Amino acid sequence: MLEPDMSVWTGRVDTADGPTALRWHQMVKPLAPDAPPGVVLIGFACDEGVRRNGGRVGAKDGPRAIRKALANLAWHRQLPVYDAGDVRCDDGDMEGAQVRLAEAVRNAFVAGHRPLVLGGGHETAWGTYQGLMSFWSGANVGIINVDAHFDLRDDEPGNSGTPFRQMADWCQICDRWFGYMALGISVPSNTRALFDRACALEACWYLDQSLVPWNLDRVLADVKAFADHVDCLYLSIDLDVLPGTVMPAVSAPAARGVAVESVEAIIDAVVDTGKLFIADVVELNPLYDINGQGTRLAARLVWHLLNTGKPDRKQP
Ligand SMILES: N=CN[C@@H](CCC(=O)O)C(=O)O
Ligand SMILES: [Mn+2]
Ligand SMILES: [Mn+2]
Repeated sequence: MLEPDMSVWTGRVDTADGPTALRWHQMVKPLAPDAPPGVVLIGFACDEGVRRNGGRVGAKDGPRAIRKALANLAWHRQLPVYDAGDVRCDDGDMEGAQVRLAEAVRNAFVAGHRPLVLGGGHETAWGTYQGLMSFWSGANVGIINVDAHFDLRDDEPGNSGTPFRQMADWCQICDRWFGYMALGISVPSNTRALFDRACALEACWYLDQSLVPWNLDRVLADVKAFADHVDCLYLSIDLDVLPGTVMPAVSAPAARGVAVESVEAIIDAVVDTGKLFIADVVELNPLYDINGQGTRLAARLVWHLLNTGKPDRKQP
């Protein structure tokens, strides 16, 4: 079992406001055997995928930075959140680290929890997926990748640009359906070869420029239709889908990107299906952050993922 470093979970204590004035650092517990069902945070502290992909390294510090930014956020959940600690990749053995991540994911499922993985570069996803498929082996899985990039590269060995091609290869070997929807694709950031591969794999996708608020209804209807065909959804959020102005803390910041409100609406639609079994949030690189804003936004999206459905209150 991994060992969480609970010293990151610190923050403000609002004693005067009573027992409901809680923040995450007061509620997140280390994962323990026999803990009641909840969400398990698993970090993947790995730079190797981005390094192999020729990107800007630093994503190994993403999991800790996201936890620190989550720590002071207000707690509004009913069900628990646990910290399982980080899978580390300090020796360049990325494939070994991905197997260890898969084991941590599987263990979380076996114990009755829902894993939420914090990357790491997008090579995180290949570990997440192996863990998911080792537990839900009979399930028809739909993959929704919110990303500026297809990450269907053919490179060997794998890197942060190959995880969904690795999943597609695995599905082909196992004679399984590869259900892949990519949301936020930037045409200038993906070569014709990648579009052709996505076509050949019968993937569906929406471009960054299509994910504008006034066009979202038809996109979200398509997300729902995709979900109708599957038993279980895996949501992978690559933070470089956001505009680089609000998310500079990634290896490849987006010149255009998809607005935060559209990403939140996608998250809401995915959660609403009731079929979301696992998610990962990847590519945060605190080295390139500006005033901590990208890290705060990453934490806010994680928070949103675990706090959907909070209504407004109209005046009476
Ligand atoms: N995680 C994936 N990253 C992109 C990187 C693109 C870039 O560095 O410009 C990819 O491989 O396509
Ligand atoms: Mn990606
Ligand atoms: Mn990307």
